[in-house]
Amino acid sequence: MCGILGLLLHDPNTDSAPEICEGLSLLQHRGQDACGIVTCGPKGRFYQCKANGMVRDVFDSNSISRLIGGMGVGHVRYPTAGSFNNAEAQPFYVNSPYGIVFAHNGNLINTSSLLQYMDATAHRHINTSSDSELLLNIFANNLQQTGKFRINEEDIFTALGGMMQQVKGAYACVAMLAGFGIMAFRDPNGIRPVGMAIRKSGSGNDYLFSSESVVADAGGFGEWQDVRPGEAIIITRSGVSRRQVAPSATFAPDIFEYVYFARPDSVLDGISVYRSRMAMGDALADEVQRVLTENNLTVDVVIPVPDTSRVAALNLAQKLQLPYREGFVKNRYVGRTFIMPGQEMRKKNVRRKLNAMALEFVGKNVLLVDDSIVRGTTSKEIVQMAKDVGAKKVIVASCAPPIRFSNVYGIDMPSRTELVAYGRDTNSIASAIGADLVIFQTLPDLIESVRQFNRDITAFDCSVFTGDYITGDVDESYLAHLEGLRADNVRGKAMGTTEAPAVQSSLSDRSDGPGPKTNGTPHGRGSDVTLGSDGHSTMNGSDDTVGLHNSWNIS
Ligand SMILES: O=P(O)(O)OC[C@H]1O[C@H](OP(=O)(O)OP(=O)(O)O)[C@H](O)[C@@H]1O
Ligand SMILES: NC(=O)CC[C@H](N)C(=O)O
Ligand SMILES: [Mg+2]
Repeated sequence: MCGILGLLLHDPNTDSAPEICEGLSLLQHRGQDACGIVTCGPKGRFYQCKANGMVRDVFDSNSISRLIGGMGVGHVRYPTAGSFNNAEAQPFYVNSPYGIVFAHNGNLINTSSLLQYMDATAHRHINTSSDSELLLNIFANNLQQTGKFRINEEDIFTALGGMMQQVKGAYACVAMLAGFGIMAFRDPNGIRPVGMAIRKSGSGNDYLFSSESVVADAGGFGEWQDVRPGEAIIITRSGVSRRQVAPSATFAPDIFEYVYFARPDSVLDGISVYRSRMAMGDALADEVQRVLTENNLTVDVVIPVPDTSRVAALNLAQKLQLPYREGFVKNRYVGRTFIMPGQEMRKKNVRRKLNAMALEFVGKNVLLVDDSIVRGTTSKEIVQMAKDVGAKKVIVASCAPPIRFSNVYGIDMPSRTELVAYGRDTNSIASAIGADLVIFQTLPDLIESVRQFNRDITAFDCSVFTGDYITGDVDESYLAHLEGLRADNVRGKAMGTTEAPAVQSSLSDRSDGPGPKTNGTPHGRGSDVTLGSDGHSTMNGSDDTVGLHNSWNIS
C-alpha cells in the first residue's frame, strides 16, 4: 500500500511543499520504504526530492525550502512491484509530453504485455521494474497521441480513458502536468482509495487529493469526496472538471484497508474506518463466545496487539464483559512491522516494538486480539512473549478470516507459502503460532462490519480470503509467476534494500537561477540524480519551451 497526495494552492506564490510533507507524514502508515515530493513552480518547472526512507528522514527544512511552487504531488512507498531500489521511489516523472509527474497506489497485473507494448509499439524506455513507471508511460503515450502543442481537459480524459482500457489491476493515482494542474483517478473497480477536499483561501480555493481523509481533516480542508471508480478529476487554476472515463465495473474497495491499512480516523468511501473496526470487534465477540463455549474454556482478560487491533479489542471486551488490559506496550519509535521488507527485519522488530507487562498475564487465560494474522510473524512472537511472562493459556482472536491467498492489488503478500494459514486448518494455525486456540472472524461477519455503514457498496475485494480476484485474469500461472518474482526469498527483491545509497534528485534546483538547468545538484540529505523515470530524459524536463507552461500564470 502506498500513500498518494496532490495539492494545488490558490495562491501560486505560496509553496505547497511544507503542507505536502505534513500530509505525507499523516500517510506514513501506508508506506515506510521511500517517499518523495515534486512541486511545480514558476514557468512550469518541477522541483523534486525523493529517496528511500521515512518522511522524517528524507525531508528537512532545507530540502523542503528548495521545493518551490504552489502545486505538487507526494508519495510514500510500500513496494509491491520491482525492488526497493531508491530509483523506484515515487513520484515518477516523464518529460514528454508536456512534463508529467505521477504517484501511484496499487499494483498492475498485466505488466508483461504492457511492457511489450511499450517496447514494440510505443517505443518508450522503461528504466525500472516499477509498474508505476509503466503506468505513467502508458498515460504519457496516450497523451502524446493527441499530437497537440497544447492540450485541454478533454484530451486528458480521453488519454486516461484509453489507459484504463489497456491496464489491469489496482491503481489510485495523482498526477501533475507542468504548469497546467493536478489530477486524480481511480481504477474501474475502485480497489484503492483516493479522495478530494476543498479549503477556502482568499478569493478562491485550495484543492487536495489524498489517499485518506485524515490529511484533509488535519489541513482544514472540507467537502471530502471520494474519487469514483473509473473517474478522473482534473483541477486547474480555472476550476474542477470530473468525468467518468471508464465504463462502470463492480465497485470493490479492498476490505483490508478497513482491517489494517487505513488510519482509524479516516473515512473511506463513506465508511468510518474506526466505526468499522468497532463493528469487527462486536462481531468477533460473538464468534469468540461461541468457540469458547464449544471448547469449554473461559477467558480472564482481553489484551490487544498494538496498534491496529485496539479499537476492535476494546469493543470485543465490552461486549463480552471482560476486563481489557494494555498488556503489550508499544515502542512508539518503531513503525509498522508488517510492511517492513524481509522476514528477518519483521521478526526482529516485533520484539523491538512490543513489550509484555508480566502482571497482566501471569496465571491468566488471556485472549489476544489482533486485526489479522498474515505471515504469523506477530502472533508467533507475542504468544511466546505472553507465555514467557506467565500466561496460563493464550488464545488468539483475529478480526479477519484466515488469509490464504496472494494479494495482487498493492499489498506485498505475493507468495501463498509465506502465509501461515496457507494449507492449514485452524488447529494447525494455532500450533504454528504456539497458541492454545485461534479464533477467526467469519468472512460474512467481516463484510457486514464494514458494509453496514455504506450499503451502496455491494462488493469488496476479499481476494486474500477467497482467492476470487475482482479484475479477473489472475490464475494459477499468474500467481506462480508472481511468487517466482516476489517471494521473500527471491534474491532480487531482498537485495534491493541495500543495493544503492539513498538518492535524492532534483529536476530543477532553486539555486540554479534562470536559464537552462543542469542535472540536479545534490542538496538536502540526498545525493545526486539517478536516471529515474524516463530513459530519454535529461532530467531537465522543466524547460521553458514545453507547451503548457504558460497556463500557470493564468490566474
Ligand atoms: O501475521 P503478521 O504477518 O505478523 O501480520 C499481521 C500483523 O501485522 C500488522 O501489525 P503492524 O505491526 O504492521 O502494525 P500496527 O502497529 O498498526 O498493528 C497487523 O496489525 C498484525 O498485527
Ligand atoms: N503499495 C503500492 O501501492 C505500491 C505501488 C507500486 N506498485 C510500487 O511498488 O511502487
Ligand atoms: Mg498489528
